[in-house]
Amino acid sequence: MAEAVAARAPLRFSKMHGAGNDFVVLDLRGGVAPPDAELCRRLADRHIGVGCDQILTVEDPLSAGAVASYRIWNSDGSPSQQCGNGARCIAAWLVRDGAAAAGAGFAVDSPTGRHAVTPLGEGGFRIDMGRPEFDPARIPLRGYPSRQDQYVLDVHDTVIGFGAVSMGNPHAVIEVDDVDAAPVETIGPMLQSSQEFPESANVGFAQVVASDRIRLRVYERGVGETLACGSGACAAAAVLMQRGRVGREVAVQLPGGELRIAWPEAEATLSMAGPTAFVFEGEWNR
Ligand SMILES: N[C@@H](CCC[C@H](N)C(=O)O)C(=O)O
Repeated sequence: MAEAVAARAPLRFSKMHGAGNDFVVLDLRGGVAPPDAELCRRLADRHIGVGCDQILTVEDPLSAGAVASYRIWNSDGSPSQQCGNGARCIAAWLVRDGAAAAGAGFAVDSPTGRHAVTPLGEGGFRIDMGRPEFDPARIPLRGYPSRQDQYVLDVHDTVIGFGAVSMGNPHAVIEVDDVDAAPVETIGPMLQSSQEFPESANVGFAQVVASDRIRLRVYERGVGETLACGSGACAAAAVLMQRGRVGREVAVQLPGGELRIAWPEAEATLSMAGPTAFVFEGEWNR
């Protein structure tokens, strides 16, 4: 009986967004069990739940000196290893909570590793997103023994050219002339379901506007098109920087806002800076 009552206790959450990519944030520090896939789907449902692209869980640190760790679940209940906009929102949540100081740098752990965080003021944060991984086996992308700037796949008689990189999670990046006219809703799911991406992929459509500016739309794994994808912005910038199509610092304009990506050189780590916002606090009657 006590268990049934506890199972129905309202779930407290913070609703946040980063450049329009929206999140339900749950505090699971102290060893609280994470939501299962079904609970994630119900929470993320925009009609009968709270509504979000991803559920983020704040958990105890995984490495010495980190303030906390976080995990990520997509709205379809699948787990991910990275979320750039989510990392900034977790940082903002930890500062508001008092676990991290607003005026100093700190570190958080993700499933991918440890990330240095720099508060920028007014809700902005810079996150060290690590080194982009281009080795196909580690993306993972099947059928290619070595890395290429451009891969070409024939998926159901549609020929698709794309770059590929892991930011902890898998990304394909397709360069387009006009991002507004990009076939996001057709090519996105097509590439995601191709057997070459055994863990699926986030599919970005990137338009180079200038050597320091990209426009980007992303069809995310486990969600569909979102207003912004932070790791997708990092992936697009990394692929286009590697090709020499843009310089080493770029603004990435997404439908929901702008992120700034810097990757000084191939051996360095890549950083992403952008906004965060608290939307509301709630209790969900599950
Ligand atoms: N929106 C995120 C990425 C979330 C995870 C992604 N859908 C995946 O499955 O890898 C971001 O800001 O990076």
